[in-house]
Amino acid sequence: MADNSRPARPVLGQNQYGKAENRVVRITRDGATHHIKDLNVSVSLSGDMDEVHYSGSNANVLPTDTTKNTVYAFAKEYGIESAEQFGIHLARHFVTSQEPIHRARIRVEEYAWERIEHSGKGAHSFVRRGQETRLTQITYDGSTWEVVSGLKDLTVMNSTDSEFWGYVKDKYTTLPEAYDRILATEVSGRWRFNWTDDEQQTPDWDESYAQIKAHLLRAFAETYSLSLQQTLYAMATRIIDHRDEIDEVRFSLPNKHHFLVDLEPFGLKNDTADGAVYFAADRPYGLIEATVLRDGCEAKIPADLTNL
Ligand SMILES: O=c1[nH]c(=O)c2[nH]c(=O)[nH]c2[nH]1
Repeated sequence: MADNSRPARPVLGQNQYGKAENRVVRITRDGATHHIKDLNVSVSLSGDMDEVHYSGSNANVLPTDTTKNTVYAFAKEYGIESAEQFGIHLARHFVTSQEPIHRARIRVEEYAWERIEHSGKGAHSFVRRGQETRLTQITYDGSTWEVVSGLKDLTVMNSTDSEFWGYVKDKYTTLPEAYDRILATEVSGRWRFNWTDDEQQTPDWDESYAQIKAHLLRAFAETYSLSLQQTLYAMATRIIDHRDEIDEVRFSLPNKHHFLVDLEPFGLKNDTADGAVYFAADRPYGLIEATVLRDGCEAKIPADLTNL
């Protein structure tokens, strides 16, 4: 007869551990000309980690402190060629050097710096670029790689060539149809590479990033927009059409609403055609999100980009 006097031990589910947000700045000197790489690297490992949870045995646990040290040591020993290359190197190291570790996920944020032009000696002065943050996430389980890169906080605006009309109207609808409006958003995007650890086929990660950013910006600027949804699809499609290394793109686009201010009380006509004054609302905002896939490919980027 089963002994029901004590409940069965709860079972450990998905678990991972590592050191999050290792801020690493690597300077490379080329004579008086210095180069800078500024990253925020998060390491997350999983594998045979039941015992540390069940009994507290640390026999399989590579300390998170060691993972932090590895990030800094690799930055010095091997340098940082690109966020992706650095993440791949770290992921491979953790999975291949530690038997109990079966999977590594490395997330990298990269902050861009540009040179301060000046007439003095040396090239070692930088100003942080205020635009977007570059992102990558590398996952490796000993056989399969997944590289998803992207960006966040890239704010863009079209001051015309945007309309929104013909939508569903019910008793709660008050939005006036717009035939000439501002379209502004803060782009958060991710793109998944079809790279499979083939040395011959390894993309130039920095060039790929620069090209993808240029394509999405151009598509934003060149699309005459009837909705932010249509613009999103155009941006993602342009990446897939031009970049063979990408199979999947996901965007999360807040619609940064700009409302015409009512200036009638002051006897002023506030008309778009004439150059208008807007109230830039910060919230609430429409949130338009979608994945676009190369034909025949599977969606793997999570729906909620904050989970990536
Ligand atoms: O581009 C837009 N898409 C919408 O779905 C929407 N809804 C809304 O109120 N304004 C807009 N704009």
